[in-house]
Amino acid sequence: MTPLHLEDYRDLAQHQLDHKTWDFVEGGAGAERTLGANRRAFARVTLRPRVLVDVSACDTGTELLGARLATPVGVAPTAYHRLLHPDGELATARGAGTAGALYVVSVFASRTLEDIAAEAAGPLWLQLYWLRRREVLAALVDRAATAGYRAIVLTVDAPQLGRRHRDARNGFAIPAGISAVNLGPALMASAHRSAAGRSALAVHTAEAVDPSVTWADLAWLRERSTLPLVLKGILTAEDAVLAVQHGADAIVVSNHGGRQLDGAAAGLDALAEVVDAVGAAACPVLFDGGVRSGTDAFAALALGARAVLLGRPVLWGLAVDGAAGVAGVLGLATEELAHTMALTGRPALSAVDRSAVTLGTAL
Ligand SMILES: Cc1cc2nc3c(=O)[nH]c(=O)nc-3n(C[C@H](O)[C@H](O)[C@H](O)COP(=O)(O)O)c2cc1C
Ligand SMILES: O=C(O)C(=O)c1ccccc1
Repeated sequence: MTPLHLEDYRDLAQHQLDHKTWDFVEGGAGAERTLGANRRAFARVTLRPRVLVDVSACDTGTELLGARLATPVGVAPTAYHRLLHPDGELATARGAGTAGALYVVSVFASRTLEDIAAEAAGPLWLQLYWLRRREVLAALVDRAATAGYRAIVLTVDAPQLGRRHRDARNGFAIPAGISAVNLGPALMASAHRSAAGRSALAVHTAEAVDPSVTWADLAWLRERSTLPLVLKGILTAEDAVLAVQHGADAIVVSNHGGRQLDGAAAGLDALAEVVDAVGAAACPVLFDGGVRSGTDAFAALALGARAVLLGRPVLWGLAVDGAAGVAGVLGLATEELAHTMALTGRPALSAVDRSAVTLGTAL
């Protein structure tokens, strides 16, 4: 089957993966209300097409923190890509490069930062959780700069891991032979320890991540590195303002794919509030959560996002066909975006503004 839309990759991926890995990828926190809300929010967007505009060339190109991108659709940070494909993050980097897309590498990557950078043709950013062991955190920041990563993305919505019932029921743990190689083996033992009724990742995160971090600590990170600092997991105007005051160079509006606080707003519903609070020109706002088509990407861009990131769809592509699958997912979403730009009469991303959408009742 040739995938015609991203959900085709989902169906193909499900057949490739064992049910525990599938549940880990697909699942959300709690009753998965927020997970569902992320998708439902997109169903409430209707498009306002303009006609008789020259759309013979629709340009999806953009610039973000000084890097040129062929597409505003990028790769969200997700952990342990070797769960999906033996090449893991090396394949993801190749696929993102083919698409000309941004790739945000997770600190829980299962390949080294340096090996991933060696495969990358496009810009890489490194996502970090604030680790209890500051010397490990500091070393990661230094390694990222040396390896050519262009920004640090600090994920701020996970002082504890969300309560993921599927993983707890499955006693989910990371298989021996796959590990977060950038952290060092000492930090991995608990992630491999399967136990009935609980997620090894929840235990591992509690051990590894410092939940006491506050806005005041960001100064330390800023001093450690000259790389731009991006905060991922902001959902309110209040925190968006604090992010800018504390020197964030960009923000990712995200509820972590519904995997953290169940009951949090759909990302799309928080987007306009955050964009209005920061003034998008001064601080670019990225978006993730529930983007499953180029039309969804268009909606988020119209509401003020400068780029959108795909989490699960990239993992589906990776499971289905490695680098080619990742390139396929990003390419398909970008083609759909260009098509939506053509049929709405907006041939450049600068013309994709709030006049292009209405947020109303579900179609
Ligand atoms: C399997 C999986 C692992 C993830 N790992 C991380 C991670 O290591 N760091 C992080 O900041 N976000 C992580 N996320 C969240 C994503 O970056 C992103 O916010 C979310 O997946 C976007 O929603 P979507 O999957 O609906 O596109 C993960 C998500 C999934 C599905
Ligand atoms: O961030 C996540 O959503 C996630 O699934 C994860 C995976 C490994 C370690 C920490 C979090």
